[in-house]
Amino acid sequence: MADTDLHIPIDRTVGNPFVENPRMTCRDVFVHYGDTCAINKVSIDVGCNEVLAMIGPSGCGKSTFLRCLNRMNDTVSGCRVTGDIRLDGMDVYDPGVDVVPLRARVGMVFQKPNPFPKPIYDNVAYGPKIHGLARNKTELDEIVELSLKKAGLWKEVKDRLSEPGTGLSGGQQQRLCIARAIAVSPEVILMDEPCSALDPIATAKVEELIAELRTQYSIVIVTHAMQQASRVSQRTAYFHLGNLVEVGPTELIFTNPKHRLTEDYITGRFG
Ligand SMILES: Nc1ncnc2c1ncn2[C@@H]1O[C@H](COP(=O)(O)OP(=O)(O)OP(=O)(O)O)[C@@H](O)[C@H]1O
Repeated sequence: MADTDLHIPIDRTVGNPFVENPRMTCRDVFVHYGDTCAINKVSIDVGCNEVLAMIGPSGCGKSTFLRCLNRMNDTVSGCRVTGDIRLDGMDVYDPGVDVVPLRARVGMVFQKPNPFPKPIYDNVAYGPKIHGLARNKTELDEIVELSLKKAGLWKEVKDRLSEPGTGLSGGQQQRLCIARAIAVSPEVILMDEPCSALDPIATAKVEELIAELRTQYSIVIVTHAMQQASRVSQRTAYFHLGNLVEVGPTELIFTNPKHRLTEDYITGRFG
């Protein structure tokens, strides 16, 4: 870490935050809660078929930034987002954009598994139904089966599809939530600490799943577990006090960070 620079300002991103052929582009994004600035002029791309990990100390703005990507912050009172965020070139914040299909294209998996208190089948079928993705019951059945297969859950639940999703184990519930996100054919899946409520075995399964899902989707994952970031992601972005301090290939961020703040965080000096 000899070339770590102590003098780089915190609000200038170290590393190249942009990629060729991005799925999403974010430019000069600010987020305020009332008068408080939670995200300070962040620019970054989300590539196709990549897992982008967002790390940083508690309160640095990771979740806030993640929620900008599918306008989940719209529902937070006092939250104001400015800047330019695009999905395949479409301005996500254009007043003409309907957030319901947007949130299907940019799906979200939360920290705590949150299946609907309904049968496993209905949990997965609900989205395709409301988005009109199946013309009949056979097509709906196919989507449900395929989504559960992609989420690595089919074998465990195929004989109990009519049982409540809430009756599954925590890890199974999280994979059910991933199946629910997949069922509406997303392009991007946002994951906000998806394993923090899971035991190590369930965590390993979800991490394996993330690696498989990358072949078809772009994934942005917020995690406090740095080993998880290094296991699952190709690029890592380090946030500090609302600033995107450093971004780069995951291996480099963890072995040769350029910014002192990144180095302090990954070596456990704070955070
Ligand atoms: N609904 C809200 N109203 C006001 N301030 C908020 C709200 N949500 C977040 N904040 C503030 O915005 C800043 C960023 O919070 P955020 O939850 O995005 O950080 P984080 O990096 O995801 O934290 P953690 O790792 O603890 O989840 C913090 O100062 C937080 O207090």
